[in-house]
Amino acid sequence: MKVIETELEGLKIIEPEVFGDDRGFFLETFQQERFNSLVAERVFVQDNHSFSTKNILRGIHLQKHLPQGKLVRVVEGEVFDVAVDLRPDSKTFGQWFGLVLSGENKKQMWLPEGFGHGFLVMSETAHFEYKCTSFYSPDDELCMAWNDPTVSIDWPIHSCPVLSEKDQKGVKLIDLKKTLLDL
Ligand SMILES: Cc1cn([C@H]2C[C@H](O)[C@@H](COP(=O)(O)OP(=O)(O)O[C@H]3O[C@H](C)C(=O)[C@H](O)[C@H]3O)O2)c(=O)[nH]c1=O
Repeated sequence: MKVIETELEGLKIIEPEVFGDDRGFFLETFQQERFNSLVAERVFVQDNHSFSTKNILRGIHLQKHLPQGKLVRVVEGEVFDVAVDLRPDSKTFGQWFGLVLSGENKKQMWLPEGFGHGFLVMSETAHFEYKCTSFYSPDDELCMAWNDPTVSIDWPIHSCPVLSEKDQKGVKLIDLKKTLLDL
């Protein structure tokens, strides 16, 4: 397993070892001891799986009081996955990092607690799976606007994405910061 640091402290890219043979391939998608020693000391309590079609954009989401660390991957298809540093005291607050995750490249991303997360589906369909370090808490969830000009995420998009009602009402970074700081 290869672990690559990013310019956002704590956010890491993971390239698992893939064992190919004439039947196909095998890889360990998660191994607690290796994760603890090479990525971060965490215990995961919930696994999620979402299925989406092309041009669907989910996010940018985070939970405020029960922040979720996330280990994300694409089982089938291709997405542009985005992490936004929403840790109020971080020197890179408001900065984003994006990466193509696909069933093909088998890459994973580790987002520590305090990051906003979202993705845009680039393939016809995508099966997205991720592990979370705390439970889903809908009343605690915040949604940042996917297209906030002060964050200016460079989505590989050529038309308006398909958004949930919730995501259509995503808030601007400046307002999200006030909420995060209880201002
Ligand atoms: C997230 C979640 C959702 N749900 C239910 C609630 C709704 O009835 C339905 C769809 O929920 P939502 O529209 O919030 O799903 P996404 O838009 O994919 O939300 C996710 O999008 C971005 C990419 C994330 O990183 C978050 O984990 C998560 O917010 O699943 C649950 O029962 N448990 C859960 O953990």
